[in-house]
Amino acid sequence: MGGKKSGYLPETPVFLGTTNVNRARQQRQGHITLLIVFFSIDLLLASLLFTTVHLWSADNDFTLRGFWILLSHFSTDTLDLVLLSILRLASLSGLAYIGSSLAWSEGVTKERVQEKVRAGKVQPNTDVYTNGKPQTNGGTVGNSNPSVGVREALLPKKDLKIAKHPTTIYEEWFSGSSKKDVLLFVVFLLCTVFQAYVGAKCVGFYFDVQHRLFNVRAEIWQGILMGSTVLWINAESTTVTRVVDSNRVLARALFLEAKRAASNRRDSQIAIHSNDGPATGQPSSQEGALRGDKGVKEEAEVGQTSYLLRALSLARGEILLLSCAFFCLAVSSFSSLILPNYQGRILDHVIQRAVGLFKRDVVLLIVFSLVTGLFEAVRNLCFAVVGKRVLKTLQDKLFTGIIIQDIAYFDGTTSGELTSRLTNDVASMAEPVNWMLSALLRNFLALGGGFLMCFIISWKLSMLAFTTMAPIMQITAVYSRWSRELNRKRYALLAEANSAAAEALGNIRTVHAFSTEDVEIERFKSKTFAAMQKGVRDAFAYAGAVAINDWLDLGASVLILWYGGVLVMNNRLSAGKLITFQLYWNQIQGAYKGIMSVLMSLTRAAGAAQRVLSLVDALPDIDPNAGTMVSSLEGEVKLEDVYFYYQMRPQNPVICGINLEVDKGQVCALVGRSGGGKSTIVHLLMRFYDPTQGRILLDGWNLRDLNLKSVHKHMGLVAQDTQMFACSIEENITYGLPHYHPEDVEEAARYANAHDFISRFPEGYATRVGERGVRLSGGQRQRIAIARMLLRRPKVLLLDEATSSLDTESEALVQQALDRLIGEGGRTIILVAHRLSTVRNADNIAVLDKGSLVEQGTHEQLLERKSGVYERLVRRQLHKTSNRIVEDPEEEDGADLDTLLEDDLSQA
Ligand SMILES: Nc1ncnc2c1ncn2[C@@H]1O[C@H](COP(=O)(O)OP(=O)(O)OP(=O)(O)O)[C@@H](O)[C@H]1O
Repeated sequence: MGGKKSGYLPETPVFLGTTNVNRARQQRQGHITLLIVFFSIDLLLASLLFTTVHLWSADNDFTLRGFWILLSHFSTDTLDLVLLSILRLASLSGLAYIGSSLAWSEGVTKERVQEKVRAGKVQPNTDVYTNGKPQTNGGTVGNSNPSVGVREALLPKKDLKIAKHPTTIYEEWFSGSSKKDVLLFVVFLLCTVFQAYVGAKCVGFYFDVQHRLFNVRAEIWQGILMGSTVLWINAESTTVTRVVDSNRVLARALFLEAKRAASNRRDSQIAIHSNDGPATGQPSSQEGALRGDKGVKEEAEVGQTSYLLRALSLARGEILLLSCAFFCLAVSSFSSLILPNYQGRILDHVIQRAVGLFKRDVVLLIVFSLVTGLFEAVRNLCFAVVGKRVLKTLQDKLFTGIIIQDIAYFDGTTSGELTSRLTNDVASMAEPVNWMLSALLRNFLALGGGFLMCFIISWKLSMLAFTTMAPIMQITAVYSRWSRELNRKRYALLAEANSAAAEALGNIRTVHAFSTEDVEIERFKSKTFAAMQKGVRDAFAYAGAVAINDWLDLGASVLILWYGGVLVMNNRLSAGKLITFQLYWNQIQGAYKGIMSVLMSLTRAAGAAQRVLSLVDALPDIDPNAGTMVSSLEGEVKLEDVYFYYQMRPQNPVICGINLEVDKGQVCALVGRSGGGKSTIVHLLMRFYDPTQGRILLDGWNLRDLNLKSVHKHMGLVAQDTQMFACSIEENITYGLPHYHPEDVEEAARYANAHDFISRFPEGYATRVGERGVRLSGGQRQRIAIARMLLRRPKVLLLDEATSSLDTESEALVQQALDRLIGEGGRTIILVAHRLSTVRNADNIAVLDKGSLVEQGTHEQLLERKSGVYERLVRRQLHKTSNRIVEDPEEEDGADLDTLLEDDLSQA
C-alpha cells in the first residue's frame, strides 16, 4: 500500500452509523421472533391434536383430574407429536440464536476487514479507524495487524461482548463460513428427521372409530400439522440461514456506512477547493473495478430474482410472440396434466376387462398426446426466437454500456476482460433466457397441477410423499447459493485468461522478439487452470446435491408404493389410482427438477448477469451528451489552478496547480521532461478526465458545462500513439464523418504529406491498413492521423508529440505538414513539443516539471531570463550541436529537447 494522501483524511473519526447497526439488529430479532411464532403454532396444533383425540373423545371429563388420567393413558402417537414440537421449538430457536451471535462476530473479523481493504471496497486511509483514530501508517490494515481496534471501531460497545467471544476462541482453526455450514447442516438434519417422523406419525395415526366427530377434527389437526411442517421446514432453515447470513447484512451495513461517511467527507473537502461541484465515489487503484471519472462505483448485486426480472424486461418488446408462447404453454400444460389420469383409467379398465371404456380412453389418450406435442413445439419455437432476440438486445446494450464509460474506467481494465464480458458473460446470461421462461412456467404449471391432482387422489398419500420435498428444496437452495458465488469467481478467472490472451496476441511481435511464448502460455494456463478447478468443485457439489436429491426422491417413491399398496390392499384406493398418483408424482418430480435446473442456470447466469448489467446500468460521470451545445469556437483556452491525479495512482499528483492561458489563434508549446504531465494536460483539454480541482475554460466557458460531443467537433487531436482501425485508408481518414467529398479527403492527405505514399499503393485510398494499422509504417500512420484531423478543420488543435517515434525522414515529412498547419494561423494550437524548431516559433512556451509550470514566455523572453531553465537549455543545446558535425540541416533543429531539458532540470 502506498503512502497516504492527506487531503483525503478526515480530521475526526468516521461515524459508523448506528442506524444501520440498529436496522440489522432489528432484522435479527425479527427472524428469531418469526421462528418462535412458527414453532408456537406448531406446538399449539400438536396440543390440539392431543386434546381432540384423547381428552375430548374419551369420557368428556374436562377437570384437571380427567386430564391427568388421560395423560397417563394416552397413545404415544399424539404425545410424541407434542414432545416433538417442544423439542423443535427449543433446538431450532437455540440454533438460530447461535447463528445470529456468529453473525455479529463474523461481520467484523479481521479477515473481513482485510478482504474488504484488499478488494478496494474500503479505503484504509478513510474507512478503517483504530479506536476511533484514523490509521496513521497509510493503510497498513490490509497487510498488517488491524487487531481488535478495528473491530471496536466498527461495533457499538455493547455488541463487542458477543462479537469477541466466538471470534477469539475459534478464529484460528474454524473459519466463519465453516461454522455457518456446520450449523446449517445440523438444522437441515434436525428438520428432515422431525418432518419424516411427523409424516409417518400422521399417516399411520390410530383413530377411535366410535368417535367419528372427534376423528374428523383430529384428521383436520393432523393434516394442518403435517402440511404446516412441510412449509415450516423451509421457513425454519431459511430463517436460520438468513440470521446467519445477516453477518453480510451487518458487515455490509457497517462498511457501506463507513464508506459513505468517508466519501461524504471527501466530497465536502473537494467542494471547498473546487468550484465545479462535489465528486463522488472512491479514488482507488483497484484493477478491474467498475469506475467512473469520480471514482470506483458500487456494483449492485444481481440475484436470481432481479436477474429474472431484468431478463423479462429485456423481452418486453416481444409481447406478441410471448403471448402466443404463453397460449401454447397453457394448452400443452393442461393437456399433459390430463394424460396420467387416462393412463391410470386405462389400467383400471384392463383390470376390470371393460373393453369399450378401454378403447375410448386409449383414443382420448392419443388425442391429448398429439395436442400436447403440437403446442409444445410451437411454444418452444416462440421462446427460442424470443431468446435470440434478447441476446442481440443484450449484446447491443452491453457494447453501448462499455463504449460510453469514462476513460478512467478503461485505465483500470483490459480489453480482454471487456471482450470476455461481451462474449462469455453475455452468452451465459442470455443462454437461459432461450429456454428459461418457457421451462420455468411449464414446470410451475406441471408442479401446481400435479400437486392438485395428487391431493385429489389421496391427500394422506400426498402428505407422506411430500415429506421429502422440503429437504430437497433445502439442499438445492444451499447448493445454488454456494454455486453462484463460485461461478462468479470462475467467470472472473476466465475473463483474466481472456485478458492475458488478448494482451499476448495484441503484442505478438514483442512476444516473439523476446521469445516469451512459454511465459504467455503459462500465464494463460494458470488462469484457465484456476477456472477449471472452480468448475470441477462445482461439478462435484452439483453431483452430490443431485445424488442426495435423487435418494430422497426414490425414498418418496418407496413410501408411495408402500403406503399406497396398503391402501389398495385395504380397498381404500384402486390400483389405477395408485398408478395415476405415481405418474403425477413423477411429473411433480420432473417439474421440480426442471425448475431446479432453471434455477441453477439462473444461478450461473446471475453471476454473469452481474458483470453484464453493472456495465449496462453504469452511466459515465462525464456525460458526452449533457451540457450546453457549442456551435462554433473561438479557441481561447485557459487552465485555472488545475490539479489532477489518475485514479490508478491516487497517491501520485500529476498536475499540481497549473495556470495557463492560450489566446485564440495562438500556438502554445508544452515542453518538459518525460512524465512531467504534458500529455495529461492534453487529456484534460479533451476532457478524457475532469481535473480533480480547478477549472478548464474554453472561450470563457467551463469545459464541464459544455456538451462534449459538440466541443469535440471543433477540436482535433493527434496523439503520440496513432490509432488506426482495420479498414481502408479512406475510411480511416474520414472516420466519424457521415458526409464528405473525396476531393477534401485527398486535399487533407496532400496537406499532411500523405497523398504521395497513398497513391503509390495499388489500391490507393482503398488500401486496407490491418489491425491497428500494422500494414503501415509509423510515419505513414502519423500522417494519416494528421489528415484525419485536418479534414475536420478544428479550431483547437492538440498535437501530442506527433513526431516522437519516427525516423528522421518520416519525421521531416510529418514536421513539414505540422509546420504548414501552424504557419497557416487561425487555429489555436497546443503542442507537446519534441523539436526545438517548433518550440521556437510558438507564441508561448510553457516549461513543465513534475506537474508544475516552472517557466513560460516566448522563445526570446525565455532566453532573456539569464540562467532560466529554457535559456540554459538552449545554451547547452547550441554547445552540443556546435561540437557535432551536422550533415542534415534539419537535424540541428531536431536535437532532442526533452533529453536536454531533462539533463538541465536535474542539474538545476
Ligand atoms: N492512465 C494513467 N494512469 C496512471 N498514471 C498515468 C496515466 N497516464 C500517465 N500517468 C502518469 O502520469 C504522469 C504524467 O504522464 P504524462 O503522460 O502526462 O507525461 P508526459 O509529460 O506527457 O511524458 P512524455 O513526454 O514521456 O510523454 C507519469 O508519471 C505517468 O506515469
